Amino acid sequence: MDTFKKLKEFYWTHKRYFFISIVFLIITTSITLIYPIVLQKTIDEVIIAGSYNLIPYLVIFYFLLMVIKGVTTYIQQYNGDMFGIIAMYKLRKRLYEKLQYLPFRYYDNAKTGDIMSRLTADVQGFRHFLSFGFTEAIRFVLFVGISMIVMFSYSVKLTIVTLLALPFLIVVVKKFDKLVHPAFREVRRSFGRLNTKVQENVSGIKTVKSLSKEEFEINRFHDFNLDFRDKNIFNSNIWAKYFPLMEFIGNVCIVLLLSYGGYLVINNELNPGELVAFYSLTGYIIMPIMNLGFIINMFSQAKASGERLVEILEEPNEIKEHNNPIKDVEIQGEVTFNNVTLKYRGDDKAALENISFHVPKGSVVGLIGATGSGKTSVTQLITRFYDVTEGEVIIDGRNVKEYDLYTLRSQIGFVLQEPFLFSSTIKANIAYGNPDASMEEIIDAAKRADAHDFIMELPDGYDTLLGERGMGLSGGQRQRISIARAICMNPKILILDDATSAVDMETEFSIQKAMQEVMKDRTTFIIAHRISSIKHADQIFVFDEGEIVERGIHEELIHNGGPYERIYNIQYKDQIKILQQAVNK
Ligand SMILES: Nc1ncnc2c1ncn2[C@@H]1O[C@H](COP(=O)(O)OP(=O)(O)OP(=O)(O)O)[C@@H](O)[C@H]1O
Repeated sequence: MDTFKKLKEFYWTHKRYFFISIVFLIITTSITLIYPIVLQKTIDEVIIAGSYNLIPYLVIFYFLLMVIKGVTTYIQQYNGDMFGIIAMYKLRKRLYEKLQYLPFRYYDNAKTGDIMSRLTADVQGFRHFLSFGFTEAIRFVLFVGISMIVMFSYSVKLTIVTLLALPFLIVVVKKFDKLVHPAFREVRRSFGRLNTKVQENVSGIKTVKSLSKEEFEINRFHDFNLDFRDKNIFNSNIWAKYFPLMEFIGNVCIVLLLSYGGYLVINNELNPGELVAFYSLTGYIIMPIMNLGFIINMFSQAKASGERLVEILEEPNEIKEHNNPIKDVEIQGEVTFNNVTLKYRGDDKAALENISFHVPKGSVVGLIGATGSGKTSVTQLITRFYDVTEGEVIIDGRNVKEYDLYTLRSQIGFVLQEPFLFSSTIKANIAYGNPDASMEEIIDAAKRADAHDFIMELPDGYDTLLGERGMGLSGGQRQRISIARAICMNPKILILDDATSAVDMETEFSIQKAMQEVMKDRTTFIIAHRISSIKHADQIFVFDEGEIVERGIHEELIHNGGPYERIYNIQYKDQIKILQQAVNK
């Protein structure tokens, strides 16, 4: 119940639909329950009594009842559906918003397939209960309750005899529910695994093909598919066994009713019409009891789904906005790190250990060092993708935590090693960070990123549609579009994280030349493995295991006898000699 309480704001704010649906449900159910009574009156008081002149009136009354029932059913279903659909819309909206603002730390461990299924199947499961579960539960109480009252009013003895088999039906329904619920859960889980498999396969299709693992993947998928099939067969078996049994018990009730009821009619203790009404009313009790499993199932599924939705909604966001953040200021780009330590998780080894540096505005910094030495981590602290564990990151004399997140991030341009392009036009991809950019600005950004020429060669130029993950473009072309995207934002701080690693030396050179101009008046952090990318930087930091082990400018560092000189030698000077020494070691 706690889950329903936590999600109350999504459905209870429009409870009007719920109440309208309930009122009309009561009317619809009452009309349904009037049918057997009308039938009884028709047989006993019209046909047997020979009052045939009443038949036309009864026909009209019946017809009107049906019309009213049609209208009330429509109103009830419409409002019940609206109750669930609006809640689903609001829930999905809030979940999506929450996902947009969840910190990087959440995505470090999150699985795409799992998030997708929460936003689709779980929201749907919850909605189903709101739309149908509630009303079905109320319908159950009304049908069973009112039918019993009417039946008892006709004949207490016949009611008791007819419902003798009912306890058996309840036992079977309970057993069925106990088996079918976990079986159904297994089907859902297996389906989730199947989905994740397909999603992972499509995402990694290049790796699969390049390693010729198609056959292996087909076999692996076969296992998941087989599992899904088996879980479904198991589920169907339960249905196949229990449903006829439930129906059999229901039919036993009918046999008891007809034999004992017939006996009562023969002895004039019951009217024929009452027996016919009894027959219908018994059905109104048996069917809802057989359906009880569905209602319980729907409830437990909604509860399980609701829990998974609450998990996302309550996920803490440790990147907190300042109480009174600095907004709408133009960042100048002076960056200072004071004794910064970063641990990604509490018990992890520090990714950055006591880092301090000062970068004047408009200058260029090169970050170099082995993989995993902490270069990217430095830049992620500037944008507050993560917060420092110790120390402080200062921009223009103010701690980054004092800035409004939007103000901060909208003035920092990022070009990542593996750029992500959305499946829309090239134009929209370049203008993604600055949707107000004019066509001239977009073209200018593309020209500076050395992308304009190849874009013009594409069939639709800037209007060319890109596939998922920008398929159809080479790595270097995608990279240039992402550089153009960063330029289009006109950021005060530009971060190039291994941005030219996917392009050949010649393209790198031409991009670098273009970047010289782009970097003017912007503080630029260049993370690179190639010395050629950073040798013109105003400062170079050499990282090793989370610490800055060397700093200076290129000309100094190549004679420093440290790691930078070693990298330089490998890349430029005694390349063959050093590599041979390394191999012989
Ligand atoms: N999101 C994360 N969660 C946990 N640990 C992380 C995370 N990101 C990075 N690390 C760890 O922090 C350390 C520094 O990583 P970082 O990405 O900053 O290195 P890098 O120098 O940029 O490496 P590369 O040159 O390979 O990009 C590594 O040990 C890495 O495993």
